[in-house]
Amino acid sequence: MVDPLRVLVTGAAGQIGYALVAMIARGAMLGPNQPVILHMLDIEPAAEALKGVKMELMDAALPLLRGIVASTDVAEACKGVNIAVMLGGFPRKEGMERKDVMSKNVSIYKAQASALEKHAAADCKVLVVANPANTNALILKEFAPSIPDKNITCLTRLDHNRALAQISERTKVHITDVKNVIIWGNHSSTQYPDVNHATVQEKPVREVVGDDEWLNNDFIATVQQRGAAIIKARKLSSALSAASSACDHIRDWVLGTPKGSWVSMGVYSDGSYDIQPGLIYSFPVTCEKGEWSIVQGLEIDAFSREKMDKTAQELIEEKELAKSCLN
Ligand SMILES: NC(=O)C1=CN([C@@H]2O[C@H](COP(=O)(O)OP(=O)(O)OC[C@H]3O[C@@H](n4cnc5c(N)ncnc54)[C@H](O)[C@@H]3O)[C@@H](O)[C@H]2O)C=CC1
Ligand SMILES: O=C([O-])CC(=O)C(=O)O
Repeated sequence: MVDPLRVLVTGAAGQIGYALVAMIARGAMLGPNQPVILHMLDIEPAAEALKGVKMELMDAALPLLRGIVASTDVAEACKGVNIAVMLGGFPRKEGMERKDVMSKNVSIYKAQASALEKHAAADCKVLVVANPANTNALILKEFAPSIPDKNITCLTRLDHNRALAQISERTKVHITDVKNVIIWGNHSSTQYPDVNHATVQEKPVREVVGDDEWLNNDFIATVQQRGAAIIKARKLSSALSAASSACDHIRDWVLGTPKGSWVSMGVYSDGSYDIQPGLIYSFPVTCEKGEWSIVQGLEIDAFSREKMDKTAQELIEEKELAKSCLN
């Protein structure tokens, strides 16, 4: 009999939360044999909605779901959690830049870091989804010093999956035939979706696509702007794709990446690829036994270098802005 894992979802009454909690409770995050206890946190104005989500989870009669903690108390919600998916925050609305929401999120992430530090399981793995995701994760890291750096990550898997989808559509192959795209940097419009090491049915993407002009321009812009395009279409930001990608992120982190392929994760930079140490930056990673490692030794051409540095620069500026919000 496998013991249940406790999975915290903050902002659980929001739109990603609504999609995500059911996915977790159906095994999409931790596999079909791993029972879970869902911890759902939201704020007081969303307490009724959170109660409604709990009622629906009960009504779904999910065999893997062994318990539900639905709370507006951050300490109660964080108690003993093994995995924490941080959706809670202030989302960007149409026409807003991520920087506009920085100061609200800095104070939220500072408080929640302290609660995780005090109440979560010692080996808790954290995924920050709420924007600005990389910098929220950095704040969380700063204020939860006892959680190992390697356990604090942010979501760029949605961008990674968007890049796979664009290549799959363009080359008319199944999504699983496209491998090893990379998202470098920030989960923002400066991110760099890189196909220089990616393959379609084992052949280099550049060879199969045969259109560098498209790959170097429209492809990159489409992936960078996909979040904004979804907002324009739905009048709401991505939710089901964000929830699905969050499951992919944790599943691969905990259960391992398939042999021969990597995924993109926002992780604490150790200086790999000359990216300033101490930023939460998206790198290509492989995962084994619950640990990620940055893929080393990839050749970086001048085109890529410039784009990788530009998105790093934005993260340095966000870090400064976040610091100024703390004062
Ligand atoms: N990294 C990524 O790939 C993506 C990130 N996002 C971001 O994810 C976040 C969540 O998005 P949605 O679910 O659409 O937003 P939403 O507004 O529907 O839900 C956010 C929830 O967080 C709650 N909340 C606010 N402050 C909180 C706090 N201090 N503690 C706990 N809960 C709190 C709100 O009451 C609300 O229920 C946003 O920041 C959004 O920008 C969205 C899509 C992709
Ligand atoms: O753009 C937004 O605010 C939502 C988001 O992060 C995305 O869809 O990538």
